[in-house]
Amino acid sequence: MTLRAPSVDVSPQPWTGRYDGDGPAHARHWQRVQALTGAVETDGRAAVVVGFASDAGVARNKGRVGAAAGPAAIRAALGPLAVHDGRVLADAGDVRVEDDALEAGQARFGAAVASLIDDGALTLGLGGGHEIAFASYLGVAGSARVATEGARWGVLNLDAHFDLRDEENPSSGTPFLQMAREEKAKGRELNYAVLGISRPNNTPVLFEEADSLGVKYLLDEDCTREAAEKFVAEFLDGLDALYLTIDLDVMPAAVAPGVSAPAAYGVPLELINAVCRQVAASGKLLHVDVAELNPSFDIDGRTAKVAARLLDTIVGAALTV
Ligand SMILES: N=CN[C@@H](CCC(=O)O)C(=O)O
Ligand SMILES: [Mn+2]
Ligand SMILES: [Mn+2]
Repeated sequence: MTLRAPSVDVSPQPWTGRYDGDGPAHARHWQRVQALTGAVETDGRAAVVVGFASDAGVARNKGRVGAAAGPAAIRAALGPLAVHDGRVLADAGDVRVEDDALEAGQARFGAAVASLIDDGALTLGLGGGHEIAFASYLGVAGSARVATEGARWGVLNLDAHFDLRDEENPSSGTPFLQMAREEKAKGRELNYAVLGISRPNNTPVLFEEADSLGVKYLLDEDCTREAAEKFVAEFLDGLDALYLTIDLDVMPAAVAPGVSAPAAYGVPLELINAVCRQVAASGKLLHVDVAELNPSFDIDGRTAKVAARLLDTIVGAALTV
C-alpha cells in the first residue's frame, strides 16, 4: 500500500519507549512506527495516526481545558506497548488548533483524514476535545468511499453524552447535531448510535433531540456485555462502513479521570474494549478517534494508558482480519 503524507501542515511527532533490543522479539510501537513524510510504501494495510491538538471546543463548551495536550500523551502511552504481529503503524503528525481557530483546524484535519482513507489506511484520530468528531466527519464524508462510492456509513459514539447541543457556536458539545444537519442538507439521514449514555448527565432537551433524529442509544446502566454486543451488531448490520468515536468519559472516573467531565457511573473498560474489538473485527471500520483526554487531570497517566490500550486493541483486530 502506498501512503502519501497529507498536503496540510502536519509533521510526524516523536515516539519513545523502553528499549529491550532490536527485531520482532523485542518490538514495541515506538520502534515500529513509520514517520509519514513524502510517500511511504507499506506491507499491507496501515493504521495512520493523525492528532488534533485542540482546546477550542471544550473552552467553548465551558469545560475544563487541556485536551490539546492529548495527542502527545496518547503517543507517549502507546509507544512502549509491545507489538506481537505484523501490523503497520504510521504517524502523519498533529493538526494544531491555535486559540479559537476551530473551524479551520477541523477542515485541515478532515482533508488529512480523507486523503489517508483514500490511500486505504485505517485512520486513528487523537483528540483533542470531542470537537474532533466533526473534524473526523469531514474526513469520512469527504472520502471517496463515502462521497463517490456512496457507502452506507454510520457513526458509533462511546460516550456518556449525546453531544447534540443546539448552539450557535460549534463546540465539543455539538458535533453530532452538526453532522446530522450536514447530512440533511445532502438529503440524507445521519446513522448515529451512542453507547453509554448517562441519563442524569443529559437534559430532557437532549433526549428529545436524540429521539427526533432517530438516534439509537444504550444507557450506561443497561450496558451488560450481551446488550452492548447486540446493540453494536444490530447497528453494524445495516452499514457498509463505520466511524467509531471514543469519548473517554464513557468510562468510570476511576478508570478515566483525565477528562473534562469524569463519569460517576461509567461503562467498564472490559466492555468498551470488547465493543472496540467487535467493531474493528467487522472489517467495516473506516476511521476511529479518541476524544477528551486531558492530561492535566489525569492520575499517573491512567487515562492515557486506557486510550492507548483501546487503540492497540482496535489496530490489532482491524489489521489482522
Ligand atoms: N463534550 C461534551 N461534554 C458534555 C459535558 C457535560 C458536563 O460538563 O457535565 C456535554 O456538553 O454534555
Ligand atoms: Mn462525554
Ligand atoms: Mn463527547
